[in-house]
Amino acid sequence: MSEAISLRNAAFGYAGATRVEGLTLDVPSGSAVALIGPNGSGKSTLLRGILGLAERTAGTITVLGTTPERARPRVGSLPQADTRDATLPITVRQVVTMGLYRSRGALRPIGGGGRAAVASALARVGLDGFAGRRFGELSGGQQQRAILARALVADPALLLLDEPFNGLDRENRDVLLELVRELRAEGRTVLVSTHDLEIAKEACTHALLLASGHRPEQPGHPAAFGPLDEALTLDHVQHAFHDTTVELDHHTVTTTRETE
Ligand SMILES: Nc1ncnc2c1ncn2[C@@H]1O[C@H](COP(=O)(O)OP(=O)(O)OP(=O)(O)O)[C@@H](O)[C@H]1O
Repeated sequence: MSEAISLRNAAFGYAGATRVEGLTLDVPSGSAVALIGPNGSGKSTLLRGILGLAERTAGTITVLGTTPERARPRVGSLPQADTRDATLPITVRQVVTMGLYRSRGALRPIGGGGRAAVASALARVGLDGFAGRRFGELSGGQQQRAILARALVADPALLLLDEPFNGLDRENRDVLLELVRELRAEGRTVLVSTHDLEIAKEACTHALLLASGHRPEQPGHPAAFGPLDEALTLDHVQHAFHDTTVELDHHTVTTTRETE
């Protein structure tokens, strides 16, 4: 299979209301795609649509050769940090083990193989020795890495990372950047939403730019998709961030409308 994800005029949204539309593209297997666009352009909604968690309101989608629902056990995801509940009294080991439930079912015992997979996922993100710690006691960057271990533990063919670099210090950012490169080198496909063009340039092969609708109630739509050099041009970035001032200062997109 040469495409990890195929979209044909696909649109996604909630309760029948489309939030991102007009998506016709093939994400090559083994590519790392930077998903870039202003707040509200539908980056998270698209990632949720690929997981089968947002509603498909038009078109078709194929993920790893099948439907999003059937593909889900082979897809690892890292949701946006603000959607997580860090107050739950659970250990880091329990958080990472949850990543195995999707492929094995919550009621089946995890077994020695599962325990080894949890240990190796934690080692991979630099959290060996943290398995017994309470998740809520970790720093933000360490929590991010634990959630990434949860996304990696079931050996996914496709990884969907929603703003994984937000709020990370330099060290955590470099660990994550290197990991994205490694995951791609292993032949996995990675989609990563980010506001940081430096990250896109350092770790990604392709870019998908989303523009928001001209009015807030209008859905977002693609402004460009392709190999990084072709898609991530100043023109395309300005189109995606259309009614805002765009600066490409130190490779970071800054717009007047951005609040984060
Ligand atoms: N669960 C939901 N139910 C209804 N509408 C939603 C839901 N989640 C997001 N939306 C709406 O969908 C639109 C797109 O939001 P989305 O979170 O996908 O954008 P985004 O590009 O990821 O933005 P950000 O950069 O702020 O994360 C917004 O108008 C948002 O209000």
